[in-house]
Amino acid sequence: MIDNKYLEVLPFSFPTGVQLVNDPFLNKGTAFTKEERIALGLRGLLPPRINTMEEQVERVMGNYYSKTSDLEKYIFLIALLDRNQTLFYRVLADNLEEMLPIIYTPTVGEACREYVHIFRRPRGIFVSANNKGHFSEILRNWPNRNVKVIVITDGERILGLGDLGVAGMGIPVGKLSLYIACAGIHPSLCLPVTIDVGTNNCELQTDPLYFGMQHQRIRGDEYDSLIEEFIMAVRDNFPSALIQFEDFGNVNAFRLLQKYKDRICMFNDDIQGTASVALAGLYAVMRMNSTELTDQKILFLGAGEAGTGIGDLIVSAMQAEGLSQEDARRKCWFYDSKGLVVKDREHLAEHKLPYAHEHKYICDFEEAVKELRPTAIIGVSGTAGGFTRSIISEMAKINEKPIIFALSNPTSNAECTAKEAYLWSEGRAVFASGSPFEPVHLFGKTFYPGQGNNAYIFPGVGLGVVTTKSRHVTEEMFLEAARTLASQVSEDDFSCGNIYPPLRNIRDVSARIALRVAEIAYDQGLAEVLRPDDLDDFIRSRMYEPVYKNYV
Ligand SMILES: NC(=O)C1=CN([C@@H]2O[C@H](COP(=O)(O)OP(=O)(O)OC[C@H]3O[C@@H](n4cnc5c(N)ncnc54)[C@H](OP(=O)(O)O)[C@@H]3O)[C@@H](O)[C@H]2O)C=CC1
Ligand SMILES: CC(=O)C(=O)O
Ligand SMILES: [Mg+2]
Repeated sequence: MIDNKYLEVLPFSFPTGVQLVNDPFLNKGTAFTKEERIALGLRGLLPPRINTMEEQVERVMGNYYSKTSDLEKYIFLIALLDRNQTLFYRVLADNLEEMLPIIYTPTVGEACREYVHIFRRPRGIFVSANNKGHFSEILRNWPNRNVKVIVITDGERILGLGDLGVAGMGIPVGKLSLYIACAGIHPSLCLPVTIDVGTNNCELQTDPLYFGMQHQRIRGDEYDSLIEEFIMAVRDNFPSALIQFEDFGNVNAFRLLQKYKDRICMFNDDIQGTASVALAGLYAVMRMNSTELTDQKILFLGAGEAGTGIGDLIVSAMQAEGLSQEDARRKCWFYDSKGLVVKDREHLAEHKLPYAHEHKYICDFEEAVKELRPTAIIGVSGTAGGFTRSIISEMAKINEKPIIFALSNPTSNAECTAKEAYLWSEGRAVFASGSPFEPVHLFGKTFYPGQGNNAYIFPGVGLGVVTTKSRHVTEEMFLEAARTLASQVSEDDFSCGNIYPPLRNIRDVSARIALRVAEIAYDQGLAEVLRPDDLDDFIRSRMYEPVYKNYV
Protein backbone atom coordinates (compact mmCIF):
# COMPACT_ATOMS: atom_id res chain seq x y z
CA MET A 1 0.00 0.00 0.00
CA ILE A 2 1.73 3.15 1.21
CA ASP A 3 5.49 3.61 0.94
CA ASN A 4 7.10 2.71 4.30
CA LYS A 5 9.43 5.67 4.55
CA TYR A 6 6.42 7.94 4.10
CA LEU A 7 4.38 6.10 6.71
CA GLU A 8 6.84 7.12 9.44
CA VAL A 9 5.54 10.65 9.24
CA LEU A 10 1.92 10.11 8.23
CA PRO A 11 -1.03 10.15 10.58
CA PHE A 12 -1.98 6.59 11.47
CA SER A 13 -5.41 6.40 9.85
CA PHE A 14 -5.33 7.14 6.16
CA PRO A 15 -8.22 9.34 4.99
CA THR A 16 -10.32 8.68 1.90
CA GLY A 17 -12.79 10.62 -0.25
CA VAL A 18 -13.36 14.31 0.45
CA GLN A 19 -11.28 14.04 3.61
CA LEU A 20 -8.27 13.02 1.53
CA VAL A 21 -8.77 15.80 -1.01
CA ASN A 22 -9.04 18.28 1.87
CA ASP A 23 -5.90 17.02 3.56
CA PRO A 24 -3.05 19.30 2.39
CA PHE A 25 -0.36 16.79 3.46
CA LEU A 26 -1.78 14.01 1.30
CA ASN A 27 -3.76 15.79 -1.39
CA LYS A 28 -2.54 15.35 -4.97
CA GLY A 29 -5.48 17.18 -6.58
CA THR A 30 -5.92 16.32 -10.23
CA ALA A 31 -2.82 14.10 -10.08
CA PHE A 32 -4.47 11.27 -8.13
CA THR A 33 -4.03 8.17 -10.32
CA LYS A 34 -6.86 6.06 -11.68
CA GLU A 35 -6.09 3.29 -9.18
CA GLU A 36 -6.06 5.76 -6.28
CA ARG A 37 -9.35 7.29 -7.38
CA ILE A 38 -10.99 3.87 -7.34
CA ALA A 39 -9.40 2.55 -4.14
CA LEU A 40 -9.69 5.72 -2.09
CA GLY A 41 -13.24 6.80 -2.95
CA LEU A 42 -12.23 9.75 -5.12
CA ARG A 43 -14.19 9.01 -8.32
CA GLY A 44 -16.41 11.92 -9.23
CA LEU A 45 -14.75 14.22 -6.69
CA LEU A 46 -12.15 15.38 -9.20
CA PRO A 47 -12.25 16.44 -12.86
CA PRO A 48 -11.91 13.25 -14.95
CA ARG A 49 -8.59 13.80 -16.74
CA ILE A 50 -5.53 13.00 -14.70
CA ASN A 51 -2.77 15.64 -14.68
CA THR A 52 0.92 15.09 -14.23
CA MET A 53 2.68 17.13 -11.57
CA GLU A 54 4.39 19.08 -14.38
CA GLU A 55 0.97 20.09 -15.73
CA GLN A 56 -0.11 21.13 -12.27
CA VAL A 57 3.06 23.20 -11.88
CA GLU A 58 2.33 24.90 -15.21
CA ARG A 59 -1.15 25.82 -14.00
CA VAL A 60 0.21 27.15 -10.71
CA MET A 61 2.82 29.28 -12.45
CA GLY A 62 0.22 30.71 -14.84
CA ASN A 63 -1.93 31.75 -11.91
CA TYR A 64 1.08 33.04 -10.02
CA TYR A 65 2.17 35.31 -12.87
CA SER A 66 -1.37 36.63 -13.28
CA LYS A 67 -1.16 38.23 -9.81
CA THR A 68 -0.33 41.89 -10.05
CA SER A 69 1.23 42.47 -6.64
CA ASP A 70 3.71 40.60 -4.47
CA LEU A 71 1.18 40.43 -1.64
CA GLU A 72 -1.34 38.76 -3.97
CA LYS A 73 1.36 36.29 -5.00
CA TYR A 74 1.99 35.58 -1.32
CA ILE A 75 -1.72 35.00 -0.67
CA PHE A 76 -1.94 32.73 -3.71
CA LEU A 77 1.06 30.63 -2.65
CA ILE A 78 -0.16 30.27 0.94
CA ALA A 79 -3.54 29.17 -0.40
CA LEU A 80 -1.73 26.51 -2.43
CA LEU A 81 0.10 25.43 0.74
CA ASP A 82 -3.29 25.10 2.42
CA ARG A 83 -4.54 22.83 -0.40
CA ASN A 84 -1.58 20.77 -1.57
CA GLN A 85 1.73 20.90 0.28
CA THR A 86 3.64 18.66 -2.10
CA LEU A 87 2.78 20.85 -5.07
CA PHE A 88 3.59 24.01 -3.09
CA TYR A 89 7.06 22.70 -2.16
CA ARG A 90 7.66 21.47 -5.72
CA VAL A 91 6.92 24.91 -7.10
CA LEU A 92 8.96 26.60 -4.38
CA ALA A 93 11.97 24.30 -4.74
CA ASP A 94 12.00 24.78 -8.52
CA ASN A 95 11.63 28.57 -8.34
CA LEU A 96 13.41 29.38 -5.11
CA GLU A 97 15.28 32.48 -6.28
CA GLU A 98 12.10 33.97 -7.67
CA MET A 99 9.77 32.98 -4.82
CA LEU A 100 11.99 33.52 -1.80
CA PRO A 101 11.27 37.28 -1.82
CA ILE A 102 7.55 36.41 -1.79
CA ILE A 103 7.26 33.78 0.91
CA TYR A 104 10.11 35.34 2.89
CA THR A 105 11.58 38.81 3.17
CA PRO A 106 10.51 41.35 1.99
CA THR A 107 6.92 40.29 1.13
CA VAL A 108 6.40 38.24 4.29
CA GLY A 109 6.87 41.52 6.17
CA GLU A 110 4.01 43.10 4.26
CA ALA A 111 1.94 39.96 4.81
CA CYS A 112 2.53 40.20 8.58
CA ARG A 113 1.54 43.85 8.56
CA GLU A 114 -1.66 42.96 6.73
CA TYR A 115 -2.07 39.59 8.46
CA VAL A 116 -5.34 40.25 10.25
CA HIS A 117 -6.88 41.66 7.07
CA ILE A 118 -5.72 39.01 4.59
CA PHE A 119 -6.27 36.12 7.01
CA ARG A 120 -7.89 33.07 5.35
CA ARG A 121 -7.02 30.07 7.43
CA PRO A 122 -4.95 29.50 10.56
CA ARG A 123 -1.55 27.85 10.24
CA GLY A 124 0.44 26.64 13.23
CA ILE A 125 -0.32 26.80 16.92
CA PHE A 126 -1.28 29.92 18.87
CA VAL A 127 -0.59 29.79 22.57
CA SER A 128 -1.98 32.65 24.56
CA ALA A 129 -1.47 33.96 28.06
CA ASN A 130 -5.22 33.40 28.42
CA ASN A 131 -4.59 29.67 28.15
CA LYS A 132 -1.94 29.55 30.84
CA GLY A 133 -1.92 26.16 32.50
CA HIS A 134 -3.13 24.45 29.31
CA PHE A 135 -0.16 24.72 26.93
CA SER A 136 0.51 21.00 26.94
CA GLU A 137 -3.14 20.25 26.09
CA ILE A 138 -2.93 22.83 23.30
CA LEU A 139 0.13 21.17 21.79
CA ARG A 140 -1.77 17.88 21.89
CA ASN A 141 -4.26 19.42 19.44
CA TRP A 142 -1.57 19.52 16.76
CA PRO A 143 -2.28 16.60 14.42
CA ASN A 144 1.33 15.51 13.80
CA ARG A 145 2.90 13.82 16.79
CA ASN A 146 6.43 13.61 15.42
CA VAL A 147 7.38 17.30 15.47
CA LYS A 148 11.12 17.89 15.21
CA VAL A 149 11.46 21.61 14.46
CA ILE A 150 9.51 24.40 16.12
CA VAL A 151 9.91 28.06 15.21
CA ILE A 152 8.37 30.29 17.85
CA THR A 153 7.91 34.06 17.98
CA ASP A 154 6.21 36.39 20.40
CA GLY A 155 5.89 38.93 17.59
CA GLU A 156 7.73 41.75 19.35
CA ARG A 157 10.42 42.49 16.72
CA ILE A 158 9.15 41.27 13.36
CA LEU A 159 11.98 41.92 10.86
CA GLY A 160 12.65 45.64 11.24
CA LEU A 161 8.90 46.33 11.46
CA GLY A 162 8.60 46.27 15.23
CA ASP A 163 5.82 44.83 17.36
CA LEU A 164 3.18 43.03 15.28
CA GLY A 165 1.79 40.79 18.04
CA VAL A 166 0.19 37.59 16.78
CA ALA A 167 0.31 38.96 13.24
CA GLY A 168 3.97 37.92 13.40
CA MET A 169 2.83 34.33 12.72
CA GLY A 170 3.85 34.81 9.07
CA ILE A 171 7.48 34.63 10.20
CA PRO A 172 7.49 31.13 11.80
CA VAL A 173 5.43 29.91 8.83
CA GLY A 174 7.92 31.45 6.36
CA LYS A 175 11.00 30.21 8.24
CA LEU A 176 9.66 26.67 8.36
CA SER A 177 8.87 26.69 4.67
CA LEU A 178 12.59 27.40 4.20
CA TYR A 179 13.53 24.46 6.43
CA ILE A 180 11.48 22.33 4.08
CA ALA A 181 12.48 23.86 0.73
CA CYS A 182 16.14 24.59 1.53
CA ALA A 183 17.08 21.65 3.74
CA GLY A 184 14.50 18.97 3.01
CA ILE A 185 13.03 18.71 6.50
CA HIS A 186 9.71 16.86 6.06
CA PRO A 187 6.73 19.27 6.34
CA SER A 188 5.01 17.11 8.94
CA LEU A 189 7.99 17.51 11.27
CA CYS A 190 7.58 21.30 11.40
CA LEU A 191 5.49 23.36 13.78
CA PRO A 192 5.11 27.17 13.64
CA VAL A 193 4.14 28.73 16.96
CA THR A 194 3.16 32.21 18.08
CA ILE A 195 2.84 33.02 21.73
CA ASP A 196 0.41 35.83 22.45
CA VAL A 197 1.49 37.96 25.37
CA GLY A 198 -0.25 41.14 24.16
CA THR A 199 1.13 43.89 21.96
CA ASN A 200 2.38 47.42 22.50
CA ASN A 201 1.40 48.33 18.95
CA CYS A 202 -1.34 50.98 19.37
CA GLU A 203 -2.79 50.38 15.90
CA LEU A 204 -3.29 46.68 16.63
CA GLN A 205 -4.66 47.43 20.09
CA THR A 206 -7.49 49.37 18.49
CA ASP A 207 -7.98 47.39 15.26
CA PRO A 208 -11.35 45.59 15.57
CA LEU A 209 -10.04 42.83 13.28
CA TYR A 210 -6.94 42.13 15.37
CA PHE A 211 -7.26 38.70 16.93
CA GLY A 212 -4.57 38.74 19.60
CA MET A 213 -4.92 40.12 23.11
CA GLN A 214 -5.37 43.88 22.93
CA HIS A 215 -3.42 44.86 26.00
CA GLN A 216 0.16 45.86 26.72
CA ARG A 217 2.77 43.12 26.57
CA ILE A 218 3.15 40.96 29.63
CA ARG A 219 6.63 41.36 31.11
CA GLY A 220 8.72 40.11 34.00
CA ASP A 221 8.05 36.91 35.94
CA GLU A 222 4.65 36.38 34.35
CA TYR A 223 6.20 36.44 30.86
CA ASP A 224 9.00 34.11 31.94
CA SER A 225 6.57 31.62 33.42
CA LEU A 226 4.62 31.53 30.13
CA ILE A 227 7.79 30.74 28.18
CA GLU A 228 8.78 28.13 30.76
CA GLU A 229 5.36 26.50 30.51
CA PHE A 230 5.70 26.40 26.75
CA ILE A 231 9.15 24.80 26.95
CA MET A 232 7.81 22.16 29.35
CA ALA A 233 4.82 21.52 27.09
CA VAL A 234 7.19 20.95 24.15
CA ARG A 235 9.27 18.58 26.27
CA ASP A 236 6.12 16.58 27.13
CA ASN A 237 4.74 16.46 23.61
CA PHE A 238 7.76 16.56 21.30
CA PRO A 239 10.74 15.58 23.46
CA SER A 240 13.43 15.75 20.78
CA ALA A 241 12.24 18.89 18.99
CA LEU A 242 14.63 21.71 18.16
CA ILE A 243 13.20 25.12 19.12
CA GLN A 244 14.20 28.16 17.07
CA PHE A 245 13.45 31.49 18.78
CA GLU A 246 12.65 34.09 16.17
CA ASP A 247 11.99 37.81 16.21
CA PHE A 248 11.68 38.27 19.95
CA GLY A 249 12.39 41.76 21.28
CA ASN A 250 15.92 42.06 22.60
CA VAL A 251 14.73 42.57 26.20
CA ASN A 252 13.85 38.88 26.11
CA ALA A 253 15.92 37.35 23.30
CA PHE A 254 19.33 37.46 25.01
CA ARG A 255 17.96 36.35 28.39
CA LEU A 256 16.04 33.41 26.98
CA LEU A 257 19.05 32.27 24.97
CA GLN A 258 21.23 32.29 28.10
CA LYS A 259 18.54 30.57 30.13
CA TYR A 260 17.78 27.73 27.75
CA LYS A 261 20.77 27.09 25.50
CA ASP A 262 22.33 24.53 27.86
CA ARG A 263 19.01 23.13 29.08
CA ILE A 264 17.23 22.23 25.87
CA CYS A 265 17.85 21.96 22.14
CA MET A 266 17.35 25.56 20.99
CA PHE A 267 18.97 28.56 19.40
CA ASN A 268 18.11 32.17 18.63
CA ASP A 269 18.17 32.71 14.89
CA ASP A 270 18.45 36.51 15.01
CA ILE A 271 21.49 36.33 17.29
CA GLN A 272 23.22 33.14 16.18
CA GLY A 273 21.95 32.39 12.65
CA THR A 274 22.58 35.98 11.58
CA ALA A 275 26.02 35.90 13.15
CA SER A 276 26.91 32.86 11.12
CA VAL A 277 25.74 34.24 7.78
CA ALA A 278 27.53 37.55 8.35
CA LEU A 279 30.74 35.80 9.37
CA ALA A 280 30.44 33.60 6.27
CA GLY A 281 30.24 36.78 4.17
CA LEU A 282 33.41 38.09 5.80
CA TYR A 283 35.22 34.78 5.31
CA ALA A 284 34.24 34.85 1.65
CA VAL A 285 35.61 38.39 1.29
CA MET A 286 38.83 37.28 2.99
CA ARG A 287 39.18 34.51 0.41
CA MET A 288 38.44 36.94 -2.40
CA ASN A 289 40.93 39.56 -1.23
CA SER A 290 43.50 37.20 0.29
CA THR A 291 43.26 38.98 3.63
CA GLU A 292 42.83 37.74 7.20
CA LEU A 293 39.79 38.08 9.40
CA THR A 294 42.06 39.39 12.15
CA ASP A 295 43.04 42.31 9.87
CA GLN A 296 39.47 43.58 9.87
CA LYS A 297 37.97 46.35 11.93
CA ILE A 298 34.18 46.29 11.90
CA LEU A 299 31.85 49.11 12.80
CA PHE A 300 28.22 48.11 13.33
CA LEU A 301 25.26 50.43 12.93
CA GLY A 302 22.92 48.80 15.46
CA ALA A 303 23.93 47.02 18.65
CA GLY A 304 21.05 44.61 19.22
CA GLU A 305 20.51 40.91 18.66
CA ALA A 306 21.90 40.79 15.14
CA GLY A 307 24.76 43.24 15.77
CA THR A 308 26.23 41.91 19.00
CA GLY A 309 25.42 38.34 17.91
CA ILE A 310 27.64 38.89 14.85
CA GLY A 311 30.26 40.61 17.02
CA ASP A 312 30.39 37.69 19.46
CA LEU A 313 30.86 35.11 16.70
CA ILE A 314 33.53 37.22 14.97
CA VAL A 315 35.37 37.42 18.29
CA SER A 316 35.24 33.62 18.64
CA ALA A 317 36.43 33.23 15.04
CA MET A 318 39.33 35.64 15.65
CA GLN A 319 40.23 33.81 18.86
CA ALA A 320 40.37 30.61 16.84
CA GLU A 321 42.91 32.42 14.66
CA GLY A 322 45.08 33.23 17.66
CA LEU A 323 43.90 36.66 18.85
CA SER A 324 43.10 37.22 22.52
CA GLN A 325 39.45 37.85 23.38
CA GLU A 326 40.29 41.41 24.37
CA ASP A 327 42.12 42.17 21.13
CA ALA A 328 39.36 40.54 19.09
CA ARG A 329 36.70 42.62 20.82
CA ARG A 330 38.62 45.78 20.05
CA LYS A 331 38.19 44.96 16.37
CA CYS A 332 34.40 45.31 16.77
CA TRP A 333 32.80 48.70 17.37
CA PHE A 334 29.13 49.46 17.84
CA TYR A 335 27.00 52.50 17.21
CA ASP A 336 23.43 52.34 18.57
CA SER A 337 20.46 54.74 18.61
CA LYS A 338 22.34 56.97 21.04
CA GLY A 339 25.75 56.98 19.42
CA LEU A 340 29.05 55.16 19.69
CA VAL A 341 29.09 52.52 22.39
CA VAL A 342 31.98 53.57 24.65
CA LYS A 343 33.09 52.86 28.19
CA ASP A 344 31.89 56.15 29.64
CA ARG A 345 28.29 55.64 28.60
CA GLU A 346 25.90 54.84 31.41
CA HIS A 347 23.15 52.20 31.57
CA LEU A 348 24.43 50.15 28.66
CA ALA A 349 22.58 46.86 28.15
CA GLU A 350 24.61 43.81 29.08
CA HIS A 351 25.07 42.59 25.51
CA LYS A 352 26.87 45.85 24.63
CA LEU A 353 29.31 45.86 27.56
CA PRO A 354 32.04 43.72 25.93
CA TYR A 355 32.23 46.33 23.16
CA ALA A 356 32.15 49.45 25.33
CA HIS A 357 35.74 50.44 24.54
CA GLU A 358 37.78 53.24 25.99
CA HIS A 359 37.16 56.03 23.48
CA LYS A 360 35.61 59.45 23.28
CA TYR A 361 31.84 59.45 22.76
CA ILE A 362 30.72 60.21 19.19
CA CYS A 363 27.13 60.84 18.21
CA ASP A 364 27.51 61.06 14.45
CA PHE A 365 27.99 57.80 12.53
CA GLU A 366 29.96 59.45 9.74
CA GLU A 367 32.34 60.93 12.28
CA ALA A 368 32.70 57.47 13.85
CA VAL A 369 33.68 56.10 10.42
CA LYS A 370 36.27 58.87 9.96
CA GLU A 371 37.67 58.40 13.43
CA LEU A 372 37.76 54.58 13.58
CA ARG A 373 38.61 53.91 9.91
CA PRO A 374 36.83 50.51 9.74
CA THR A 375 37.36 48.01 6.92
CA ALA A 376 33.68 47.01 7.16
CA ILE A 377 30.41 48.62 8.17
CA ILE A 378 27.51 46.33 9.00
CA GLY A 379 23.99 47.74 9.16
CA VAL A 380 21.70 45.98 11.63
CA SER A 381 19.76 48.96 12.95
CA GLY A 382 16.38 48.14 11.41
CA THR A 383 16.26 51.69 10.04
CA ALA A 384 16.62 52.80 6.43
CA GLY A 385 19.15 55.25 5.09
CA GLY A 386 21.86 54.97 7.78
CA PHE A 387 24.56 54.49 5.14
CA THR A 388 24.53 57.82 3.34
CA ARG A 389 26.45 58.86 0.27
CA SER A 390 29.14 60.58 2.33
CA ILE A 391 29.55 57.57 4.64
CA ILE A 392 29.99 55.17 1.73
CA SER A 393 32.33 57.59 -0.07
CA GLU A 394 34.36 57.86 3.14
CA MET A 395 34.56 54.05 3.37
CA ALA A 396 35.78 54.01 -0.24
CA LYS A 397 38.45 56.61 0.61
CA ILE A 398 39.72 54.52 3.51
CA ASN A 399 39.54 51.11 1.79
CA GLU A 400 40.38 49.75 -1.64
CA LYS A 401 37.47 47.29 -1.23
CA PRO A 402 35.11 48.66 1.44
CA ILE A 403 32.84 46.03 2.95
CA ILE A 404 29.28 47.32 3.21
CA PHE A 405 26.62 44.99 4.58
CA ALA A 406 23.11 46.47 4.83
CA LEU A 407 21.47 43.58 6.65
CA SER A 408 18.29 45.16 7.98
CA ASN A 409 14.98 43.78 6.73
CA PRO A 410 12.73 44.16 4.92
CA THR A 411 14.09 46.01 1.86
CA SER A 412 12.50 49.29 2.95
CA ASN A 413 14.61 49.18 6.13
CA ALA A 414 17.97 48.47 4.49
CA GLU A 415 20.69 50.95 5.49
CA CYS A 416 21.37 51.56 1.79
CA THR A 417 20.44 49.97 -1.51
CA ALA A 418 22.78 47.87 -3.63
CA LYS A 419 22.91 50.58 -6.27
CA GLU A 420 23.84 53.22 -3.71
CA ALA A 421 26.65 51.05 -2.31
CA TYR A 422 28.18 50.44 -5.75
CA LEU A 423 27.59 53.94 -7.12
CA TRP A 424 28.92 55.83 -4.12
CA SER A 425 32.01 53.60 -3.84
CA GLU A 426 32.80 53.85 -7.59
CA GLY A 427 31.96 50.16 -7.95
CA ARG A 428 34.47 49.03 -5.32
CA ALA A 429 32.13 48.05 -2.47
CA VAL A 430 31.73 44.44 -1.46
CA PHE A 431 28.04 44.55 -0.72
CA ALA A 432 25.46 42.21 0.79
CA SER A 433 21.94 42.87 2.05
CA GLY A 434 19.42 41.08 4.26
CA SER A 435 16.66 41.28 1.64
CA PRO A 436 17.39 40.75 -2.05
CA PHE A 437 18.26 43.50 -4.51
CA GLU A 438 18.10 43.17 -8.29
CA PRO A 439 21.41 43.12 -10.20
CA VAL A 440 22.90 46.57 -10.68
CA HIS A 441 24.33 47.78 -14.00
CA LEU A 442 26.96 50.45 -13.45
CA PHE A 443 30.36 51.44 -14.82
CA GLY A 444 29.93 49.00 -17.72
CA LYS A 445 29.59 46.08 -15.34
CA THR A 446 26.78 44.05 -13.78
CA PHE A 447 26.93 43.47 -10.03
CA TYR A 448 24.93 40.62 -8.49
CA PRO A 449 24.60 41.53 -4.81
CA GLY A 450 24.42 38.62 -2.39
CA GLN A 451 21.74 38.11 0.24
CA GLY A 452 23.29 38.04 3.70
CA ASN A 453 20.36 36.39 5.33
CA ASN A 454 20.24 33.73 8.03
CA ALA A 455 18.18 31.63 5.58
CA TYR A 456 21.55 30.34 4.36
CA ILE A 457 22.29 28.98 7.83
CA PHE A 458 19.36 27.82 9.95
CA PRO A 459 17.96 25.18 7.55
CA GLY A 460 21.30 23.36 7.33
CA VAL A 461 22.02 23.71 11.05
CA GLY A 462 18.52 22.39 11.79
CA LEU A 463 18.99 19.44 9.44
CA GLY A 464 22.26 18.48 11.15
CA VAL A 465 20.73 18.80 14.60
CA VAL A 466 17.55 16.89 13.76
CA THR A 467 19.22 14.00 11.93
CA THR A 468 21.64 13.37 14.81
CA LYS A 469 19.11 14.25 17.55
CA SER A 470 21.73 16.56 19.00
CA ARG A 471 20.82 17.59 22.54
CA HIS A 472 22.04 21.17 22.06
CA VAL A 473 22.98 23.66 19.38
CA THR A 474 26.47 25.01 20.04
CA GLU A 475 28.51 28.01 18.99
CA GLU A 476 30.98 25.71 17.20
CA MET A 477 28.11 24.63 14.93
CA PHE A 478 27.48 28.23 13.85
CA LEU A 479 31.22 28.86 13.36
CA GLU A 480 31.52 25.78 11.21
CA ALA A 481 28.33 26.62 9.31
CA ALA A 482 29.93 29.97 8.44
CA ARG A 483 33.13 28.32 7.21
CA THR A 484 31.18 25.79 5.18
CA LEU A 485 28.97 28.42 3.59
CA ALA A 486 31.98 30.57 2.66
CA SER A 487 33.71 27.55 1.13
CA GLN A 488 30.81 27.15 -1.28
CA VAL A 489 31.35 30.53 -2.94
CA SER A 490 32.93 30.05 -6.36
CA GLU A 491 35.31 32.27 -8.34
CA ASP A 492 32.36 33.02 -10.64
CA ASP A 493 30.24 34.21 -7.71
CA PHE A 494 33.14 36.37 -6.52
CA SER A 495 33.77 37.88 -9.91
CA CYS A 496 30.26 39.29 -10.18
CA GLY A 497 30.21 40.58 -6.63
CA ASN A 498 28.30 37.83 -4.85
CA ILE A 499 29.87 36.65 -1.61
CA TYR A 500 27.29 33.91 -1.11
CA PRO A 501 26.60 30.86 -3.28
CA PRO A 502 23.57 31.11 -5.57
CA LEU A 503 20.28 30.25 -3.90
CA ARG A 504 19.65 27.57 -6.50
CA ASN A 505 22.42 25.56 -4.75
CA ILE A 506 20.87 25.97 -1.33
CA ARG A 507 19.85 22.32 -0.81
CA ASP A 508 23.38 21.17 -1.43
CA VAL A 509 24.78 23.98 0.72
CA SER A 510 22.37 23.04 3.54
CA ALA A 511 23.37 19.38 3.29
CA ARG A 512 27.05 20.36 3.58
CA ILE A 513 26.35 22.57 6.58
CA ALA A 514 24.28 19.76 8.13
CA LEU A 515 27.18 17.34 7.67
CA ARG A 516 29.59 19.61 9.56
CA VAL A 517 27.00 20.31 12.27
CA ALA A 518 26.39 16.58 12.65
CA GLU A 519 30.13 15.89 12.91
CA ILE A 520 30.34 18.46 15.69
CA ALA A 521 27.35 16.87 17.44
CA TYR A 522 29.25 13.56 17.43
CA ASP A 523 32.57 15.14 18.42
CA GLN A 524 30.94 16.99 21.32
CA GLY A 525 29.08 13.91 22.50
CA LEU A 526 25.68 15.50 21.89
CA ALA A 527 24.24 13.16 19.26
CA GLU A 528 21.67 10.58 20.29
CA VAL A 529 21.64 8.69 17.00
CA LEU A 530 24.32 6.03 16.50
CA ARG A 531 26.93 7.41 14.09
CA PRO A 532 26.29 5.90 10.64
CA ASP A 533 29.21 4.76 8.45
CA ASP A 534 28.44 7.32 5.80
CA LEU A 535 27.15 10.43 7.56
CA ASP A 536 26.81 12.48 4.39
CA ASP A 537 24.67 9.81 2.74
CA PHE A 538 22.67 9.35 5.95
CA ILE A 539 21.79 13.07 5.99
CA ARG A 540 21.07 13.41 2.28
CA SER A 541 18.91 10.28 2.22
CA ARG A 542 16.66 11.84 4.85
CA MET A 543 15.99 15.00 2.91
CA TYR A 544 12.39 15.40 1.80
CA GLU A 545 11.74 15.63 -1.94
CA PRO A 546 8.41 17.17 -2.95
CA VAL A 547 7.20 14.37 -5.23
CA TYR A 548 3.92 12.49 -5.05
CA LYS A 549 3.97 9.06 -3.43
CA ASN A 550 1.85 6.19 -4.66
CA TYR A 551 -0.93 5.51 -2.18
CA VAL A 552 -2.09 2.25 -3.76
N1 LIG B 1 19.88 39.69 7.39
C1 LIG B 1 19.51 38.89 8.36
O1 LIG B 1 19.62 37.66 8.27
C2 LIG B 1 18.93 39.47 9.60
C3 LIG B 1 18.60 40.78 9.67
N2 LIG B 1 18.08 41.29 10.81
C4 LIG B 1 17.65 42.68 10.78
O2 LIG B 1 18.45 43.46 11.62
C5 LIG B 1 17.67 44.53 12.13
C6 LIG B 1 17.89 44.61 13.63
O3 LIG B 1 17.47 43.43 14.25
P1 LIG B 1 17.88 43.13 15.77
O4 LIG B 1 19.32 43.34 15.99
O5 LIG B 1 17.30 41.84 16.11
O6 LIG B 1 17.05 44.29 16.50
P2 LIG B 1 17.31 44.89 17.92
O7 LIG B 1 16.08 45.62 18.27
O8 LIG B 1 17.84 43.86 18.84
O9 LIG B 1 18.50 45.95 17.68
C7 LIG B 1 18.38 47.09 16.90
C8 LIG B 1 19.59 47.95 17.16
O10 LIG B 1 19.58 49.05 16.28
C9 LIG B 1 19.79 50.24 17.02
N3 LIG B 1 19.18 51.36 16.34
C10 LIG B 1 17.87 51.65 16.16
N4 LIG B 1 17.73 52.78 15.45
C11 LIG B 1 18.98 53.23 15.21
C12 LIG B 1 19.49 54.36 14.55
N5 LIG B 1 18.70 55.26 13.99
N6 LIG B 1 20.84 54.51 14.49
C13 LIG B 1 21.66 53.59 15.05
N7 LIG B 1 21.22 52.50 15.68
C14 LIG B 1 19.90 52.31 15.76
C15 LIG B 1 19.18 49.97 18.38
O11 LIG B 1 19.72 50.88 19.30
P3 LIG B 1 19.43 50.81 20.87
O12 LIG B 1 20.19 49.62 21.36
O13 LIG B 1 20.00 52.10 21.38
O14 LIG B 1 17.97 50.67 21.02
C16 LIG B 1 19.63 48.53 18.58
O15 LIG B 1 20.93 48.49 19.09
C17 LIG B 1 16.23 44.25 11.72
O16 LIG B 1 15.90 45.05 10.63
C18 LIG B 1 16.24 42.81 11.29
O17 LIG B 1 15.32 42.56 10.24
C19 LIG B 1 17.92 40.55 11.95
C20 LIG B 1 18.23 39.24 11.93
C21 LIG B 1 18.70 38.58 10.73
C1 LIG C 1 16.03 37.53 8.64
C2 LIG C 1 15.59 37.68 10.00
O1 LIG C 1 15.59 36.74 10.76
C3 LIG C 1 15.13 38.96 10.45
O2 LIG C 1 15.23 39.94 9.72
O3 LIG C 1 14.65 39.02 11.58
MG1 LIG D 1 14.38 37.07 12.44
